[in-house]
Amino acid sequence: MDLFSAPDTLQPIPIDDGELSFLSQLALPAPNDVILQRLLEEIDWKEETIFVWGKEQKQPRLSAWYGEAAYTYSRRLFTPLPFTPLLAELKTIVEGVTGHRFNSVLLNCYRNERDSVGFHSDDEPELGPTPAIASLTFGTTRTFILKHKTLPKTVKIDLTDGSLLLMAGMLQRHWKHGINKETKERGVRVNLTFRLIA
Ligand SMILES: O=C(O)CCC(=O)C(=O)O
Ligand SMILES: [Fe+2]
Repeated sequence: MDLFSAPDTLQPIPIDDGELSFLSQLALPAPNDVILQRLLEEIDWKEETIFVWGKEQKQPRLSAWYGEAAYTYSRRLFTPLPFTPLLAELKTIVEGVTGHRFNSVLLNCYRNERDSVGFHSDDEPELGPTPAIASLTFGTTRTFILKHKTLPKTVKIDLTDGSLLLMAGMLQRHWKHGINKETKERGVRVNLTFRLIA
């Protein structure tokens, strides 16, 4: 893609019952691979456990929370770490491009093809009824799958290195999203979802 055809603003992705927009390469202060390495080294990655049907299980990925407000997830209260300079810089850039304000970020690290995130909606009450969630990806491309909750509709988006996806409006109310495990060998991927928690 040449410099003059690559858009530098989010482009809408047509979808029913919600708002979705995508930018294939966010303008960043350093190359994607440099930011990826810094995130892998600087972030306090944890292999969290969650309760599934009353049984404790390891999440199939590493994760970390940074931000200003505590957050509940899978019925557990998480106290975030304060933003690092890099995360604060990325937040400011993402706020500028999306026009939304954020005060927390959930980071997920998919170590290889066996890591995944189950289908869910980011619909916790503290996010409000129509949350804007900005998803920034570094590293290996994985396919982000959206499934409508009541209609037989599926949307698949390849989240490529340096891309930004904005979910907004009624999307979390009407759709679930997730990332499946794959069989083909995959390298590491880091995803940051910026959120505004009340
Ligand atoms: O890794 C992704 O692209 C999605 C992560 C996600 O859905 C979440 O953190 O809520
Ligand atoms: Fe999510």
